[in-house]
Amino acid sequence: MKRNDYISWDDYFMGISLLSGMRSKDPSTQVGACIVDKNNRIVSIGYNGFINGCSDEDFPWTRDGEFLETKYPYVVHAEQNAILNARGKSLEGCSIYVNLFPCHDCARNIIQSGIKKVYYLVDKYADTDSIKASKYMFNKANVELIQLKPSMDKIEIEFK
Ligand SMILES: Nc1ccn([C@H]2C[C@H](O)[C@@H](COP(=O)(O)O)O2)c(=O)n1
Ligand SMILES: [Zn+2]
Repeated sequence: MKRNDYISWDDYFMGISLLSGMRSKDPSTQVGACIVDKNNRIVSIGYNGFINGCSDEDFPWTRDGEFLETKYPYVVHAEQNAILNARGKSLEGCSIYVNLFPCHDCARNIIQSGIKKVYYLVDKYADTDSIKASKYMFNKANVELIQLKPSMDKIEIEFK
């Protein structure tokens, strides 16, 4: 008889996003993204981090202060890394699972890539203009937004 306590596709893909986000070195917000096609095949994964081929030590993780001395001009967002890690594969009709609601810049890239559904967990910057612009664009572009309510609080993984 088959097991009944297997995880759903949604929890699986969001779990993979969260696991991917655990690779992030950002001390305040770790974001992971997982892009999935219509056949539930994972097309690409990403997390927020600094640009490839450079030492992380050359960039700051600071949030406050002079813009150029903060992380903001340098960090590549999880969604953008996931899109770029697909290396030009078609993302038409795909879904993206991301633990944090996409900012306006990621929203533009998500829409342009052909992704049609965004599954997210938290929307902690909902009051910002970036997120308002993001929702406006998603709405105009008919991209479906789905706040996932996972069927469990945590998934435990044991290495043994
Ligand atoms: N949709 C998003 C939004 C933000 N990020 C990244 C960019 C930063 O590394 C971090 C946000 O930092 P905070 O301002 O909360 O200290 O999350 C992303 O990857 N995707
Ligand atoms: Zn973003």
